Amino acid sequence: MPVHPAHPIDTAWPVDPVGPVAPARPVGTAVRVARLTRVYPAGRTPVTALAGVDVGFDRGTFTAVMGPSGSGKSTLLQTAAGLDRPTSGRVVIGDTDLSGLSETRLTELRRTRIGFVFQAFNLIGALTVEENIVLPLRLAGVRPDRAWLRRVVARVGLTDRLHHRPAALSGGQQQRVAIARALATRPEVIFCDEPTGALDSHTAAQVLTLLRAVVDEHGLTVVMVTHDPVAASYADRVLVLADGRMVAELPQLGAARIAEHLATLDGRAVR
Ligand SMILES: Nc1ncnc2c1ncn2[C@@H]1O[C@H](COP(=O)(O)OP(=O)(O)OP(=O)(O)O)[C@@H](O)[C@H]1O
Repeated sequence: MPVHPAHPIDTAWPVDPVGPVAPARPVGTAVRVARLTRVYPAGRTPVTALAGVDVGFDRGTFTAVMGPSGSGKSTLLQTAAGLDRPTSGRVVIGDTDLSGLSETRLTELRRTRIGFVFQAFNLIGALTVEENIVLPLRLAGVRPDRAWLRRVVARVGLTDRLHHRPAALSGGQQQRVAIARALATRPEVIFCDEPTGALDSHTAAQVLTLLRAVVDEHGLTVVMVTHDPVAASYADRVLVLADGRMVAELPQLGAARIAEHLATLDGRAVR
């Protein structure tokens, strides 16, 4: 592994302007899944969590994935992100078909081309904020792009917190560290599983505004699983799953309209 400087996010250097760098939406598809099926062999009755999902996520877009509890949202995210292998069907990230990859190549791809943000932040308590942010780069043995990292840290508002440990930060700040970590490699797509599930509504709004800005200003692609219609209203479109199938695709709507649509879903309660 190459030797990296001790402080790849050298804030003694002038911070680059944080303004838009990708004003035009990038073209192409960041992720495509085709006939995606995942069956869990649970005892005598296998559970079909995904039953042939076809969907694409264009570059520079923000998609929310919603649906009743148990409808397959997390399974879709896990398989699309290469954390879990589908039973059948394909996942293509950029132009890489994941089904042909060995476990080692898949791990490499996850570290360099995919960002993850989870409800529980998943930061490493023994590492500083800066060390957490650059961890994916270190694991992948990739040289940090200092200018990009400085911009990311400034964008998430953590420049003066780099040497703190996560325990010294608020929940919202910890989630912003997780977002910075997800952005560190300039991934092709950022998958978020309930990123605001552990936050109060004010802090959640800040995190969602940040995710929106990541898409609008940097042309990145975000796919977010959420139960919250308010969170989903920050997205460009809302995909709705039920029983492992895609049952609706809604354009950008206000939270109330999203909640109305979900309530009409076969009378199912959406948690
Ligand atoms: N490891 C597993 N083994 C067996 N069944 C599983 C496993 N993981 C998920 N399932 C089942 O697959 C189905 C889809 O689960 P999944 O977690 O994807 O749903 P979800 O929409 O994310 O649910 P929630 O909103 O409650 O988080 C559910 O019936 C669930 O019980």
